Amino acid sequence: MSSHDDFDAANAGQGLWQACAEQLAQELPEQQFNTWIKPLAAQVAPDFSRVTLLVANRFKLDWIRAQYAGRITALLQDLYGQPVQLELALAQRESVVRTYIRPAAPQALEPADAGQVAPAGDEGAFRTRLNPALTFETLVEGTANRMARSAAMHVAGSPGHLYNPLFIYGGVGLGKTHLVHAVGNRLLQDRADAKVLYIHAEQFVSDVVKSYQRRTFDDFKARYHSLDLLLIDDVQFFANKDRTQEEFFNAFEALLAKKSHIVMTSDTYPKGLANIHERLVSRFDSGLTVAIEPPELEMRVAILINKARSEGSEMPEEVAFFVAKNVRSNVRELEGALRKILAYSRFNQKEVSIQLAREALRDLLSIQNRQISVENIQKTVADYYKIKVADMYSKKRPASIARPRQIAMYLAKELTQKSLPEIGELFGGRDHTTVLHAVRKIGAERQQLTELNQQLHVLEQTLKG
Ligand SMILES: Nc1ncnc2c1ncn2[C@@H]1O[C@H](COP(=O)(O)OP(=O)(O)OP(=O)(O)O)[C@@H](O)[C@H]1O
Repeated sequence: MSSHDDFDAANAGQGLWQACAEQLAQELPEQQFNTWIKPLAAQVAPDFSRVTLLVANRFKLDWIRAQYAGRITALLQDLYGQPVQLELALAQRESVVRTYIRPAAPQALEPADAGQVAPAGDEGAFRTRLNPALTFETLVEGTANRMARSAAMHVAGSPGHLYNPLFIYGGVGLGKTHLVHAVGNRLLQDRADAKVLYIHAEQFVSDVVKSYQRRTFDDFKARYHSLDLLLIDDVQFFANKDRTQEEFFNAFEALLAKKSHIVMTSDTYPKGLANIHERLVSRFDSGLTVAIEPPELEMRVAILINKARSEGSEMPEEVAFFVAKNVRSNVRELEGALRKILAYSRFNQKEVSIQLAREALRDLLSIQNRQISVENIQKTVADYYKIKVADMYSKKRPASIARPRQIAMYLAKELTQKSLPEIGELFGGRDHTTVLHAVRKIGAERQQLTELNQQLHVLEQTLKG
């Protein structure tokens, strides 16, 4: 098979996983899909006999194995028409920890049955559940995470004092988990005897369920209440889990009373959390709440260069810029793109260049090329309302022109990644407040006016193709 065939096979393999993920997106609640399935990267054997899913950490791996592996295997087999072996591996230590899924893996276990994270005989290594690779040294700093990072460093340097609890929130794959591990690792570096625990909120839920079933609440309390530093990830998962919330509340109060530190992460700020008791929400917000934003261009470039270096490869700056300009959503996707480029370079024994990156990422780039541009929106809206495209940039203000222009601005905000000032610029250098006004006005009217709503639907469908 030529290298080209290999890559066609690789693309087809990615297609198989993509089809499977799309099906899961239909079946699962959005939050579950986004949390567990969307971040997974897949490696598919050329003959499709085996699919390896790379998972960010040990806990997620166990959870995916318990909850979703059965369904994923069944879907892959349905899609491919022959048995497919599913394998889960840790993304960062892929060669060390692998776990094979039997084709008939059970589905949807209760959290209590999800399995212990720590394998027997490895308690020492798992007691803190910290990943030693996730440190401040490997976390690139930028405007997007500067505040969160410096607050976290402060906590690691003198826990129990300022910023307790520290509440870090932000979207998927922006480095929240990395940051909390960094706090734990730094504290342990300074004080090897500190009692530190990193735990994902789902695992905490599972611990509560277990101790409830086994009536071992005293052990549970002794374990959690004795910590010096509790790092708890994704607390939005406490939603609707009353018993867990109560236990967390108790642990929280006990830890704060003895000046232990608590660092939490979530996908939203405390008041944005749904179905979590008010008394917990107000406590979450009682220390310091900081956001992590999506990384800006220069930060994405720095992350790519650093990650490539840590993999033993050099990524020229121009290539890093090319990739960073095209992969904007989050760091996890950036890492995925980097992995593809490095694999492609190794496989073809070619230096990393823009041309090579373009080839390695062609699927991703072709999706982006299909993305809707503001120019396209202006043309489509102008055609629809029978005005001239030039009126989109003109200063003319009659309602017959101003309204389609506002509609085009609204669609530009809805359907592209452009910021308000960028959109204003593309509409004849208008101010961002003009765009904001249009976006709000059309958005609100859309709720009230059926006819407008229908027109917008037609326009959206036409644009999406
Ligand atoms: N600033 C950064 N510098 C270096 N690596 C980063 C940075 N931010 C994120 N990463 C890396 O990106 C990946 C995703 O980050 P992480 O898992 O911490 O995201 P998260 O915000 O916890 O996402 P989720 O909500 O999906 O759990 C990790 O491999 C992490 O090491």
